[in-house]
Amino acid sequence: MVVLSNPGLDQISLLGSPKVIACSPCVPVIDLSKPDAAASVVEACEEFGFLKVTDHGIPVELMQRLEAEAVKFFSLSTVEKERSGPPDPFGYGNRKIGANGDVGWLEYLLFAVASKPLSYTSALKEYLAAVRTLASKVLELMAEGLDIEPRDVISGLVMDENSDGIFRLNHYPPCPVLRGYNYGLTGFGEHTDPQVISVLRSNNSTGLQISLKDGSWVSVPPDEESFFINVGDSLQVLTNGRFRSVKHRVVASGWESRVSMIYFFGPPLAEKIAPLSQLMGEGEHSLYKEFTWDEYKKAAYKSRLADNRLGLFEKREVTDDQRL
Ligand SMILES: C=C1C[C@]23C[C@@]1(O)CC[C@H]2[C@@]12CC[C@H](O)[C@@](C)(C(=O)O1)[C@H]2[C@@H]3C(=O)O
Ligand SMILES: O=C(O)CCC(=O)C(=O)O
Ligand SMILES: [Fe+2]
Repeated sequence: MVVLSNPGLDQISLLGSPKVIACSPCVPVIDLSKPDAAASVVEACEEFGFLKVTDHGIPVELMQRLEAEAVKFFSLSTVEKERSGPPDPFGYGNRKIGANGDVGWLEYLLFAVASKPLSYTSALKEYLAAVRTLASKVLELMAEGLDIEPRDVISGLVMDENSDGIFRLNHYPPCPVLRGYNYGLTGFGEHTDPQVISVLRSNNSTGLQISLKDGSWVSVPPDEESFFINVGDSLQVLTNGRFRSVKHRVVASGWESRVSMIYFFGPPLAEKIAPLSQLMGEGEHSLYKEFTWDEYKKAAYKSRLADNRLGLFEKREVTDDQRL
């Protein structure tokens, strides 16, 4: 078993579990082979900012091969894992998330997806390529469901060779001290993802929770054969607030070892993030100030995990008394 270098739980918040609803029909499930998939994807992005996709065509054996490599990596000694370098911003990290004081009950490996992945294992190369194809398909379904052309208007932003993709392997170890208590330990604190979309796959352990529009938290039942898609802050802006960047977190139960792998799809650094003109109604104004992905990313990396990062870029409504 992996022992985290500083196993003290003092700084990691414990969460009482009773308020969380296990609500599997709450999470929209979209079968990508169904003719109504485009409309269902849009509905899910508007209501939840989150969806599970099935019938995606990626073999479960590929996911399991990569998962086995992740498990092998995380079972190395701390000294060996630390050879992958500290996560500033890419490398191996343990308990500390980001550079601004956030902590969680996890260890992880984070890296920028290289356009020429020379040192990747075959499982990693195949997995990243397969998930890119899946993301492209989901983003094109969004455009179809929104009835906008060209169909690659969103996918094109993140499939460019200069796009800013990040891949992350997370391991939430069991926590024996917690067993028998009705508490969950914060694995990854609540946050939204800054990118366009994130494509997540985990082993069959619980822990992921999403926040609904009314502020309540629901547990997402694990499914190792499916993928989960998060709408990120950038997609909320591209749709001028029509899609919802989903607030999510991971609460570790203490019993299971959770392994997740997430591909975050960001645009090229110089790309302007602004509502798509095809989506703007007559007289409709952007809810956000103009910014590039580079500007947003820099601001995001200065923020704490739970901060409302998009708030900094929202246009403040000018009331009548404030007008000159
Ligand atoms: C606390 C932080 C960790 C994070 C950078 C940040 O300052 C705020 C956003 C965080 C997040 C969430 C989604 C991804 O896991 C991530 C890699 C990203 O792009 O933004 C993480 C950042 C991180 O862990 O470094
Ligand atoms: O590990 C998970 O299941 C989710 C982690 C997450 O939200 C993230 O890395 O941004
Ligand atoms: Fe996330």
